[in-house]
Amino acid sequence: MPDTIELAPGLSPAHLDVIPVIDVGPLLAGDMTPAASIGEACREIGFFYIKNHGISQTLIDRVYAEAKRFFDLPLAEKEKSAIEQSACHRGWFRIGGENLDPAKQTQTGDLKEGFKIGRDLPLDHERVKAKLPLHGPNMWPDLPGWRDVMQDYYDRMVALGKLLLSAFAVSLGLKKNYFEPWLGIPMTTLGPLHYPPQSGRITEAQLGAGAHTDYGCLTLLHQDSSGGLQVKGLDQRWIDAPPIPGTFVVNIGDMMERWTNGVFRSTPHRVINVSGHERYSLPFFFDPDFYAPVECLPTCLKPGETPKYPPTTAGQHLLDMINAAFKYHQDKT
Ligand SMILES: O=C(O)CCC(=O)C(=O)O
Ligand SMILES: [Fe+2]
Repeated sequence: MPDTIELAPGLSPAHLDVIPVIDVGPLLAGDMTPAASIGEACREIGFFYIKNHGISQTLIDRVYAEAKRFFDLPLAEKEKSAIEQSACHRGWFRIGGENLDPAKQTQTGDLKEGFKIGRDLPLDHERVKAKLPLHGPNMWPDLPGWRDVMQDYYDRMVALGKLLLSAFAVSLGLKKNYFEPWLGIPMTTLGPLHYPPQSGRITEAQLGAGAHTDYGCLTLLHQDSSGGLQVKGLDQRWIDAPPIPGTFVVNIGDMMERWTNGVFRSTPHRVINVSGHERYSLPFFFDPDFYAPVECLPTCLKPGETPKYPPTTAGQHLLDMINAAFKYHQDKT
């Protein structure tokens, strides 16, 4: 029987001591100084906030408005963009469609719905013609202006993700552009989410987002003012990662933990929406090219040590992870 969630008690209020806010303004100007504090956060808690990131609040507000416009549509209208119809994991997934903690959430998936927007490749692109998994066109709902706003945000977030990856490289003692050869056609995904409010007795058998680690390299998350994101601290206690105006929450995913041989930490987190109202968030998942080899980086192996994980590729790693969380995808493959 899953434990009832302890909401406030047990949560450490001292989140800012462990989840730092890092000013990335210098990075945008080509100064890599913030790489040191970024690297430190990635090695310790695996989470940090970034400020002065260059993405305008006006654009972020528009993305929320468009996400809400979609989620507010009648079910029959949302079904037209259902993810089950996509050959490449794009479009709308209903409440329960993703299960980020199948071990605890045995009866139902996460209490959230979402929409996956990836790299929009035409049907005549060579990778799409070759039926490479996770490559293809987006599902765009029939809402005027929706696509333009989402695409604009998507493109800017790709650039910001690349910048953070260059800071990761520097902090790992690699050349600033080390990851660039593996960013040819990066598998980046914007996935707006909508969480209905949850009340009553809340257990780990269903949360807004069950406890999980992210699959990929790094996640850049914008959350609205509802709160509800929690991160597992080094002492195994859940701590709040509250929304801080003007920031994104950034975290390391499993692929980066694997690539760095465990030097960077992919940290468990979860979402419980007890705000009493709808919660919206905008995770942006940054993953490299499908063919990127994910094997211990040259600077992440101490003398005498052997790599902790066998080599894989970014594409294979993501497919394994998506299959674990999306039942429709398991049925398909
Ligand atoms: O909605 C959030 O705040 C976090 C979502 C999340 O962790 C995820 O989708 O991986
Ligand atoms: Fe996550």
